[in-house]
Amino acid sequence: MKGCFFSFEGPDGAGKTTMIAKLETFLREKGFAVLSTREPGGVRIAEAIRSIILNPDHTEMDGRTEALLYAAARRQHLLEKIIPAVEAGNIVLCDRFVDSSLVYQGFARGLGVDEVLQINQFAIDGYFPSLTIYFDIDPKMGLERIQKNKQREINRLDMESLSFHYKVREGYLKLAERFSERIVTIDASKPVDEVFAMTVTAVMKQIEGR
Ligand SMILES: Nc1ncnc2c1ncn2[C@@H]1O[C@H](COP(=O)(O)OP(=O)(O)O)[C@@H](O)[C@H]1O
Ligand SMILES: Cc1cn([C@H]2C[C@H](O)[C@@H](COP(=O)(O)OP(=O)(O)O)O2)c(=O)[nH]c1=O
Repeated sequence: MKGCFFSFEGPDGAGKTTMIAKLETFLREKGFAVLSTREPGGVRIAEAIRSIILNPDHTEMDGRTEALLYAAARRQHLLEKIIPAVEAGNIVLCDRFVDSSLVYQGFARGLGVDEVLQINQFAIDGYFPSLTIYFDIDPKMGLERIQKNKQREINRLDMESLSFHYKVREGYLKLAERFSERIVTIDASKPVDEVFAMTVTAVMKQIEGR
C-alpha cells in the first residue's frame, strides 16, 4: 500500500520535534512503517546546505539567496528520501517543509509568498504533503521553551528579532486560512499530552481516510 507524507510546521519552539518523536513511536506501535525526517536537511547534500544557511556567522546572507538555498535543499531531500519512502509504503513525518519557506522567507522576510511559492514549485513539482499540522504558539513562549532547553543550538534564524518571529506566526495563520484543505491548526501552548492527543486525532483521520 502506498504511504503518505505529512509535514509539521510552527514557530521555533512550538513543539514540532517533540510531537514527531511521540507520533513515530505511537504509529510504529500500531504497526505502521514510519520514517521521520527534517528540513533543512534530511540527506547529505541538504544537510551541507543547512550548515551554510544556519551558520550564525553568515550575517551577510541575502534573503533571496536564503530562499533559493532552502529550496535547493528541499529538492534533494524530496527526491532522495521523501518520495522513495512514500512509494515504499512509509508514513513520512517531516519536521518543516515548503510552508516554512512561504512563511519565513515569503512573508516574514518580505520576499512575497507567491514569489517563494514559485521558486518552490520548481523544487517540488507540486509534491505537497497530504496533511500539514501547524502548531500555533506565541513566539515568545516558543523561544522561552528553547532557551530553557540548553542542549539545542541557537541558530541564525533564532537570533532574529522578536518582531520577526511574530511575523512568522502571522504568516502561518494566513497560510492556514489559504490552504485550509491541507493545513490543520493545533494550539501548541497546551501541555504536551493535550497537544499530542490533538495531533493523533488529525493524523489518524488522514490515515484512515486515505
Ligand atoms: N506542549 C509543550 N509544553 C511545554 N514544553 C514543550 C511542549 N512541547 C515541547 N516542549 C518543550 O519545548 C522545547 C522545544 O520543543 P521542540 O519540540 O524542540 O520545538 P520545535 O521543534 O518546534 O522547535 C523542548 O524543550 C520541548 O521539550
Ligand atoms: C525549512 C525552513 C526552515 N526555516 C527556518 C526555521 C528555523 O528557524 C530554522 C530551522 O532551524 P531548526 O533548528 O530546525 O529550528 P526548528 O527546531 O524551529 O525547526 O530554519 C526557514 O526559514 N525556511 C525553511 O524553508
